[in-house]
Amino acid sequence: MDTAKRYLVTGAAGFIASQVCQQLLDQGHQVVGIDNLNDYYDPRLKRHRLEQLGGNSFEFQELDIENAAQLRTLFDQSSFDAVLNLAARAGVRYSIENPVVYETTNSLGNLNLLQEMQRTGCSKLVLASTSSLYAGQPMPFREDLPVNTPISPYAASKKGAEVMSYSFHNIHKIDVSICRYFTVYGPAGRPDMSVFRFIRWIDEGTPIELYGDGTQSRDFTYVDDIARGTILAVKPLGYEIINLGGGGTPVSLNTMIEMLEQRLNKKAIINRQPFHKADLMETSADITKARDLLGWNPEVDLAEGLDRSVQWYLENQPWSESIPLP
Ligand SMILES: Cc1cn([C@H]2C[C@H](O)[C@@H](COP(=O)(O)OP(=O)(O)O[C@H]3O[C@H](C)C(=O)[C@H](O)[C@H]3O)O2)c(=O)[nH]c1=O
Repeated sequence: MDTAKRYLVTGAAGFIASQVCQQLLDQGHQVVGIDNLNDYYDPRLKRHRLEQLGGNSFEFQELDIENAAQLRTLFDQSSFDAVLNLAARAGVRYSIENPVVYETTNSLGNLNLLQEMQRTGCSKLVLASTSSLYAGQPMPFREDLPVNTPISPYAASKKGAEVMSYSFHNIHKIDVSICRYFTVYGPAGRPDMSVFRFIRWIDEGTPIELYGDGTQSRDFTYVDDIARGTILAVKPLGYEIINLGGGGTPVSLNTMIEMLEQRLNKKAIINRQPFHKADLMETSADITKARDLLGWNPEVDLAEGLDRSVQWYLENQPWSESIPLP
């Protein structure tokens, strides 16, 4: 084990960040986790994730990265070896209905953290970003593609956070790793995302709301792999943008639905909806840079990852079927 460090993980009750906390704790580190526990989706799911993170090395505080005064107090109380900023408004389609909270959480919240890091001399930031930025670019997506035309307020707000982080790197020498995630899924996943919802709908016999004809595809990435890559990105790198994605052949929604049907031993009913204009038709990650800089490769393929996701859903019934779908 490396020497034990003290890390700040934001959005700690979230799907990815809670797994990042778990892996840091497993490695023997101290973790301060913060989250505003907002009700975009059922806070019981957030508390369920937090309950898995016991032990003396984990401290949770209900704090909002949008609140600069709260952050100031936190940074005055503790010093951190690195900040992993995974607190986010992350729903692609909801960002059209409420773009302001995307800007205030994703861009301004990240700026608040950068300012506290600069003030207190914390020099390492890992920022969670998104493959949604690659809309319209040729596949497989490489980090050096121009991503100046984000098609959703969500993607635009993450681009804002990326470039402000660059400014702080340039002026204040903060070392920044930007991880661009590709559609992440797994146990206790986000109930606004396709995998969680499709498991639920197939199991219940409720029609799946399918945007488009299901031929759109994703480079689905399992949550444990994403968390491992995020932690590897804590190393000093200067300023680097790194894709964390499946890196294999993207899988269509139709295929993903068939795989879930097999696991649940039930047939899906499809309720077709128009393709959403903030959606990408395909995503595929070039992960050469993650391999070269981090020694990272995804380890859990979609078959195994969906097994585990379905198993979590079934093991947590009847509670898991009572979680409202936003
Ligand atoms: C929730 C839902 C989705 N879909 C379709 C829409 C997309 O074409 C596809 C995947 O949607 P999902 O929300 O699972 O994932 P992405 O749109 O790729 O976005 C996700 O991955 C990126 C990288 C992030 O950064 C976002 O935070 C994250 O939400 O399924 C449906 O057809 N029905 C549904 O109910």
